[in-house]
Amino acid sequence: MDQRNFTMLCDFYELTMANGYFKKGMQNDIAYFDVFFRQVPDGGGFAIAAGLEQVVHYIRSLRFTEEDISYLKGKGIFDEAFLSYLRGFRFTGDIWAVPEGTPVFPGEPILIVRAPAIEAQFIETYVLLALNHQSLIATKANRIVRAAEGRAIAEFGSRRAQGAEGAVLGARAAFIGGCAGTACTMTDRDYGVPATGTMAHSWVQMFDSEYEAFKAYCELYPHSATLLVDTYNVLESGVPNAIRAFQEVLLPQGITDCGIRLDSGDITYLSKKARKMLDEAGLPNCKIVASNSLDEFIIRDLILQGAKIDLFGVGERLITAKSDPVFGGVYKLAAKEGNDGTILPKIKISENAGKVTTPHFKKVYRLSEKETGKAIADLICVHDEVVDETKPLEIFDPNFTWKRKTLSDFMARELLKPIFKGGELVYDLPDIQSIKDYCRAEVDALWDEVKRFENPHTYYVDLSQKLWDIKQGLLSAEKHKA
Ligand SMILES: Nc1ncnc2c1ncn2[C@@H]1O[C@H](COP(=O)(O)OP(=O)(O)OP(=O)(O)O)[C@@H](O)[C@H]1O
Ligand SMILES: O=P(O)(O)OC[C@H]1O[C@H](OP(=O)(O)OP(=O)(O)O)[C@H](O)[C@@H]1O
Ligand SMILES: O=C(O)c1cccnc1
Repeated sequence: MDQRNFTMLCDFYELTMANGYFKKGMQNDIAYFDVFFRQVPDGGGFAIAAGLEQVVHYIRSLRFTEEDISYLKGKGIFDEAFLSYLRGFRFTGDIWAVPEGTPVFPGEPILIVRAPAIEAQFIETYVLLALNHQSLIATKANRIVRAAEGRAIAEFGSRRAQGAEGAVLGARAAFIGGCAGTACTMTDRDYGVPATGTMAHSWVQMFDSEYEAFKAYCELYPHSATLLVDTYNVLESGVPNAIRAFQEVLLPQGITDCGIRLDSGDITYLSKKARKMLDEAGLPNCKIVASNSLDEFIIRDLILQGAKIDLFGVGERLITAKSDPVFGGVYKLAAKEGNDGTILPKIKISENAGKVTTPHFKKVYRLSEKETGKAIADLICVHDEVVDETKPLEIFDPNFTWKRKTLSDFMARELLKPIFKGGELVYDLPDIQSIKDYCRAEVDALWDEVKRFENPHTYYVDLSQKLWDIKQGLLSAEKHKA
């Protein structure tokens, strides 16, 4: 388990507010915060939630060291009693979250915190950064994987990632989103994502000839030799030398599984020619790998062109989510508890209708068709509401309330799982392969219309009547106050 302490990775305002709540005697007031996002990157129809495991590690290792406290003291603005309080600071609250790998939609809570005000507010930055980063990469990876229509994607991006965490955890997220493996060795060692790879041009250049480089590699790694064939000339020398090395070293040992990698030029043209040469040389099992600034659009295009590629290596555009590199998850107060324990819903009004929050302590149901298992809509309810699958359920569009639909023969599943209860971890973190398998099954349960890249169908995220009424009530109360 990752034991690193990221307590000081907070925004300074979390400390000034904490000090303020402490001085005002509000530190034990119970607050509810929601994490949700407003837009799917790349105009996609859904996102993939990831990063919860890192949130769990963060929460469990939250503590201020003496060095942290003397640093804060040096700022000259924090109360002595507050600094002493920080010495014993731990997370004592509750957290619910959607499991990693869940397809999620704008506007719905993907993580909920209920905790004393200082604790609940303090964790904002790290919780958001962990979920935003990995959800961004898992979502991008899932697009690339879907574009490849069953062909494997290897994540190759560490060298162009934004920092070490960007590389290591980005590769973890890419696996959740559907990549088959990663070039990042640390992600294999620490998170169990299988490390895989081919070779660099420098290996070929280090030998007196391309053939010698290939032969040496086949001798060293007869069961996993993928030779990079574009250092000099793909069709004139790279592929012929690879064929010779395979025939001389591998075939006599009865090994037919091998590969070549194309890393430049017209991938369609070169892969078709190379495929023909390999087949004619008795190497039908030789896989062709392609790399070079690939993304979901180029991969889709290559497949449409009939490129003969078995596996794509994808680096910079995946690990940086280059086409739309922000996952805008936010952390908003949704309620607080009165002294008698009653939950007081809170709303944030904005000129921008999209920025008005949905108040209260909530739960989210995913509603699916009984017959097909396909997801129909998500329903956000007040925490004490229970959806009864045995009775017809009317759902409606929260913006255009006359658009209504009655569901029968549906299944309702709660998306948010308890993660922490009274500061204790109550969730068994799944292994990475289970998360990936779950993600795949959940994406399969979405209609193709939601999954297309261009103008995807907007999946319904509805409010229960009770929650809608509470939201409208608060909206009009705020209007009257103003
Ligand atoms: N048939 C194809 N259809 C669409 N895009 C392709 C095709 N073949 C290659 N590409 C993409 O075109 C882009 C440019 O590739 P190309 O190898 O011509 O240039 P390059 O990246 O400058 O080459 P090098 O890596 O040798 O410097 C890459 O993103 C590559 O993946
Ligand atoms: O293009 P990406 O999707 O990031 O895939 C990874 C790239 O990393 C390597 O390139 P290298 O660092 O050797 O530089 P190169 O671009 O000159 O090949 C590899 O040969 C790929 O081209
Ligand atoms: O293994 C490879 O082929 C590889 C790894 C990282 C980046 N580019 C290629």
